[in-house]
Amino acid sequence: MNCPITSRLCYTDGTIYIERCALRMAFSSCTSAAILRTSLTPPTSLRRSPPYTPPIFQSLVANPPACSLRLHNSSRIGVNPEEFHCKASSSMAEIATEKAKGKVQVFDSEEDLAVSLAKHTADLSDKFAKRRGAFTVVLSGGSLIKSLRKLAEAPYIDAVEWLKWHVFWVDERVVPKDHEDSNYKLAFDGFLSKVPISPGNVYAINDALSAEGAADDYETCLKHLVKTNIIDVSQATGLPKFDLMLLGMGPDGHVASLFPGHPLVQANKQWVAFIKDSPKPPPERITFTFPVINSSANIALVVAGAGKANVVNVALGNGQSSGLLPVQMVSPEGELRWFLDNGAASHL
Ligand SMILES: O=C(O)[C@H](O)[C@@H](O)[C@H](O)[C@H](O)COP(=O)(O)O
Repeated sequence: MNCPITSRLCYTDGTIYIERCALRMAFSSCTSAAILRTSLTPPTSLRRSPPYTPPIFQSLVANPPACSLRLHNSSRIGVNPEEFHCKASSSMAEIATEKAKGKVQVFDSEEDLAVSLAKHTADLSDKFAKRRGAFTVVLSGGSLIKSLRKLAEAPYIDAVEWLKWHVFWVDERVVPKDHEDSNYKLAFDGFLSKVPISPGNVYAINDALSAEGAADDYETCLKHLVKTNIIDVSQATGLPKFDLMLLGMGPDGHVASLFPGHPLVQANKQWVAFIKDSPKPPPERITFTFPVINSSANIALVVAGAGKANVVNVALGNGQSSGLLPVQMVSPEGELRWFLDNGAASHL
């Protein structure tokens, strides 16, 4: 029996049901298919985990800036005629760093950051949709989703080939999809519901499974999509090579659900791992491991707010920490680009 990984949608009374084949089974058979029901109508009583207060990195040392700042108007970026044209009204500073640290852009405000992030994402969507007929995008949770809001506005809402998009999560909390802590729900409410992406191309975790089961299931899903050429594969590592991975960063330097000092940071056997003791609530999550993250064609690290300035200075400036932070391990096969606002860059 043919068992496509893409979901089937049924619209009934304003509720969308997503039916997805259970991904742990062999793809040649659908007999044990589990039906996941995703109600897009939030329930009346929603639970939320207590806010996350990361450990303060007292060992972070603030040093004077080591980087040279070059100010120019952001409308100069993207001179490739194939790229979307979007005028940004304010200035943006580009920081020169070692090549391995990536391209660093600092914006006057989070608003300007969001404008530039939309343009960058739309440019890559255009490039990969033309080149591969698909654009694979990986989302994080947190404030990143809000920073994607400009994609749901003109010109991108009409210009982007949304039907080519395939959306994944670099990490997800193991909670029902309609739970306030769900990264799926966050992305759906704040972004995915506002753009015409095919719901069948949105790869949420199976929230009926345990953390271990959900990680295993998600990895099986990725393997199938690599096999069917939806997800590209890295020639260097043989691992999935996502077209764009959009990462946020916590104030302790974590990315995805890879936390400082946690053994999962070193995980290299599995593509998708589970964690049951996440220091940031909720404790149970699944996460891509670094080998997969770093096989990406493009990574955008999106960081806003002065609360993250110390860690940004560790990653990009002269700040120091007692150990290597997860954010310092982000090193994609392709391009790494930082999107910072003034607050996040204030110690550089
Ligand atoms: O599910 C999660 O918790 C996230 O994926 C996590 O890695 C997030 O991206 C960072 O904690 C940054 O979050 P903020 O931007 O909200 O600080």
